[in-house]
Amino acid sequence: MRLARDVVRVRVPATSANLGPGFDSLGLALGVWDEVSVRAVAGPTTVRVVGEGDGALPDGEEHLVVRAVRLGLDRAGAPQAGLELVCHNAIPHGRGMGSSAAAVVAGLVAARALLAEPEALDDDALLDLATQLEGHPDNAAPALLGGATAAWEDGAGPHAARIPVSGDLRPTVLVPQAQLLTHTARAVLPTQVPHADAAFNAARSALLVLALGGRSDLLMAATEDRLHQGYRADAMRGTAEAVRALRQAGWPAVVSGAGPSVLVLERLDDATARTLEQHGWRVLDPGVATSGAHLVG
Ligand SMILES: Nc1ncnc2c1ncn2[C@@H]1O[C@H](COP(=O)(O)OP(=O)(O)OP(=O)(O)O)[C@@H](O)[C@H]1O
Ligand SMILES: N[C@@H](CCO)C(=O)O
Repeated sequence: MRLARDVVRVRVPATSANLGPGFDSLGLALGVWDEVSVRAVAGPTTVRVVGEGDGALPDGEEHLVVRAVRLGLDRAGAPQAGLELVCHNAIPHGRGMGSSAAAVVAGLVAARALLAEPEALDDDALLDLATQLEGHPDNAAPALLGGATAAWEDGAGPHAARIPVSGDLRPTVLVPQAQLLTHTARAVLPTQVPHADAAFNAARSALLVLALGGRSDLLMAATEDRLHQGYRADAMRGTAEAVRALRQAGWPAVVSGAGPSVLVLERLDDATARTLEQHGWRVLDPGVATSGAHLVG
């Protein structure tokens, strides 16, 4: 396998995982985009970051996008090269908006586009490699496919399917100042949960598929969760309190991914949004990204 192109440019969307009950399975692509250009060069690897992560990320082989490109090239049996990366990042890091999955998926899609035979890395292979780096497929699936997705794993690896989403769905994301890394938020989860709680979430996940497709009357019931949010509340007190207050006021609010952002599966009214901004939240109205990662230029 040889490289056929010197330079490729990829756009990849933010994602919100779990959506309440669908822990490690459900995800939604959001209209906030990172853009990464990758050039194969003879010299050493360099990385320039503009926007989120500027000055805080590795600038060489340890950078997550570089690691993902290398994983993709290795899987395809292609030669490695020096890489010159320019990353224009808009997705906030460590906030539950899928920044790490976006970096991984951008690198894998770039690797595929560099290949003389891109079919060597189909979407299943990309999801498999992304899940190796991420540990779970629920952000990578919507970052790759766009829209809402259900992801699951079996002996053959991870899989994902699109969930139909009503054109009326207008998510709001509330982003706090503080970061919380996913591995910290996963460390507080129990290894076992009560059977009744698993049954509770199974019913809500099924309802959520209906609600996303247009049954907005089901959104409140469909976004209840007993598998992760309660266990994580002490690690993100402000988030837990915002979710509680919004739900009490009738908004279908959940923790976005591993937090600490809040996802509301409706557009907040201006007065509520202003109040939240006064309390330090950045209020985003990103829309649903109906397409996933793609090449530009
Ligand atoms: N665009 C990027 N380029 C390089 N590294 C990144 C990028 N985005 C995220 N990372 C790495 O991933 C870390 C954040 O990943 P983490 O999984 O903790 O949060 P998240 O992906 O933003 O949230 P979540 O998985 O809950 O949606 C950053 O601290 C950084 O090390
Ligand atoms: N399902 C994951 C999403 C964050 O990457 C979690 O909640 O830990």
